Amino acid sequence: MSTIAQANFNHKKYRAYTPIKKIDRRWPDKVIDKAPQWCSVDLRDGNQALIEPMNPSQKLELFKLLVDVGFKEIEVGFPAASAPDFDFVRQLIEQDLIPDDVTIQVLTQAREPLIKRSFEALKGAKKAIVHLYNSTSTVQREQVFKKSRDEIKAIAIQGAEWVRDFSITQPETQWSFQYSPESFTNTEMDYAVEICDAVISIWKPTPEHKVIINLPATVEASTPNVYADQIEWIGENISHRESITISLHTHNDRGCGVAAAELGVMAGADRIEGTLLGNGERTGNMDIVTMAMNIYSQGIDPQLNFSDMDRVITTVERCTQLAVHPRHAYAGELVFAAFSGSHQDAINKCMAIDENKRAVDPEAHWEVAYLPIDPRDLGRTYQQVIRINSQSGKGGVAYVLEQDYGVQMPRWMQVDFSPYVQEHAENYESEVSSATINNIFTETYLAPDNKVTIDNYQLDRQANNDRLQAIVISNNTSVSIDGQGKGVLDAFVSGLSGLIKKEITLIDYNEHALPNKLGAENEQSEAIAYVQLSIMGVRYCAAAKSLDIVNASLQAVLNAVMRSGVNINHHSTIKLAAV
Ligand SMILES: CC(=O)SCCNC(=O)CCNC(=O)[C@H](O)C(C)(C)COP(=O)(O)OP(=O)(O)OC[C@H]1O[C@@H](n2cnc3c(N)ncnc32)[C@H](O)[C@@H]1OP(=O)(O)O
Ligand SMILES: CC(C)C(=O)C(=O)O
Repeated sequence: MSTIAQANFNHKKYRAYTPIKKIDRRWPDKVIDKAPQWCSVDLRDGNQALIEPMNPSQKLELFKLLVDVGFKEIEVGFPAASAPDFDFVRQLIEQDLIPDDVTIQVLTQAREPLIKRSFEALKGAKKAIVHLYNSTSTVQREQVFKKSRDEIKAIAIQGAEWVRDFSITQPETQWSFQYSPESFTNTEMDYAVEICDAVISIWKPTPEHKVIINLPATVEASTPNVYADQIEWIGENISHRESITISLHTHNDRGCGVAAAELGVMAGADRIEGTLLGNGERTGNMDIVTMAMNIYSQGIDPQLNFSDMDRVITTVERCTQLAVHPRHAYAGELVFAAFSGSHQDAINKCMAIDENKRAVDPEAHWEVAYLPIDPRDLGRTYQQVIRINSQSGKGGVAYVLEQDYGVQMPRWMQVDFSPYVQEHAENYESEVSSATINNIFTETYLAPDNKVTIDNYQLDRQANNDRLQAIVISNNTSVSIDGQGKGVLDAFVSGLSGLIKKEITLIDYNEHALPNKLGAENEQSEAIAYVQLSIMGVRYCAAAKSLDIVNASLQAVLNAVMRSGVNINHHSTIKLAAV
């Protein structure tokens, strides 16, 4: 039993939505195999939900974005409602800002002065969709309009007649008509069909010149499967289906606006209305970015191009003054970021395979764990994918160092290094930037305390036995090291071992060239060497960089010895002159 007071939180106030009884549903077996006809309602439904509706320059900026991403139908406003909306439609037409393949749409109530004003706004448009609506739900009929079913139907019929009649007076425009039984999902289905049929009988569509019947989930009231049943049922029962474009307009009150639209398309809808990133009344309209990208991720052309997602985000944010959530599907700053170690590890491994596959076949199928699509498709970089905090593991840390600094730590060193980054993340309770990771790497392996440096060395190569004589500088003192072994490192390790009188074994060794610094293509590149030594049974890793690979290797060995805490001067048998 909850200890929170129950005063207003009482579910008994609500009743369950009654689904339609449909036992012959076919939509669950369908898949979406092509993009629907898209219509953006950002400039109308999105705009009418803003604290501060868009000003003309914001509307124009958003209109241009909508055109650029590929919308062919754009609801540009409710011109009879306000001067800014009216003026914006006029501006688009008078300044010839509407591309020939784009049709603008305006919304109007079924009231003669508003319809008249809407046609005035559209004067001179090459083509336009006039979108007529009236509310049809029981609540609206009974409580808002206080009218019977027949009286509400009469409003729609009258509205349709006015739209038809005004259109005849402006024959220079190629007209299309759209009707929405607003609050459709709270309307009895037989009545929704009855009222749509009445409007259709006035507009007399043909297969060549269709009418759009838009079926809004004005307020989302049920699970998406129920909406899909309703759409399939309407498709089966509406008159002149072949002359009708069935359009959906879902909202997100239950958080399923996209899902409802998707199932609705499976149920036979042809067209989708929505907004970029889901702005709109209350919890918003369905998000066209998400639905289009869902389609894209199935290998289907969504007919909208979101490759410059950052432009979409910044434009929408600027125009709506609403921030995009960092976890917004496909668009948010964090949606391709992986902080957790096992995710990073899997992404790293899959991306390496993907890179090889793609070198052979640029259209190879994307199969990367945790990344439903390639972030680069939306203009995101791999750097934004792997981010480090206390949840991260060795793979992620290694990935960041490699991407940003060209450091390709061998696996044994990744294992050794990861706890240092982890400790930092835990101490600072924050994300660790790649610069900080590089600093930790440098301090830990490249520049240990009491740094001892190679001054010079001389190598005498014999068949199976090298002799190495090196001078190292420690605490301003030169120390001589002399050793023999199979190869340079073996000889150096044996010399050092003799000097400090401790058993040293070389466990692991790796080296590679580092990439040149940006803009320094002609310079000789540095090498980096990584070593793991066992000193009296305890393992120490270290690394070193140098233009000379032998120097880098010897220095890496010295750094590892220094990390063990040995003071080389104390063991020096031959102290040369102080330098
Ligand atoms: C779900 C949706 O998003 S629908 C679109 C909603 N968008 C908007 O409303 C934004 C723009 N609207 C407006 O600015 C205003 O509503 C205007 C300018 C269009 C009209 O304003 P007003 O005339 O002052 O009245 P208001 O909006 O309050 O209208 C309500 C009246 O219109 C009637 N009405 C409402 N919708 C419709 C409709 N679709 N068709 C016919 N009559 C309607 C109501 O019954 C009410 O009538 P009453 O005055 O006799 O009671
Ligand atoms: C006018 C209609 C389509 C609408 O905006 C809604 O029902 O949400």
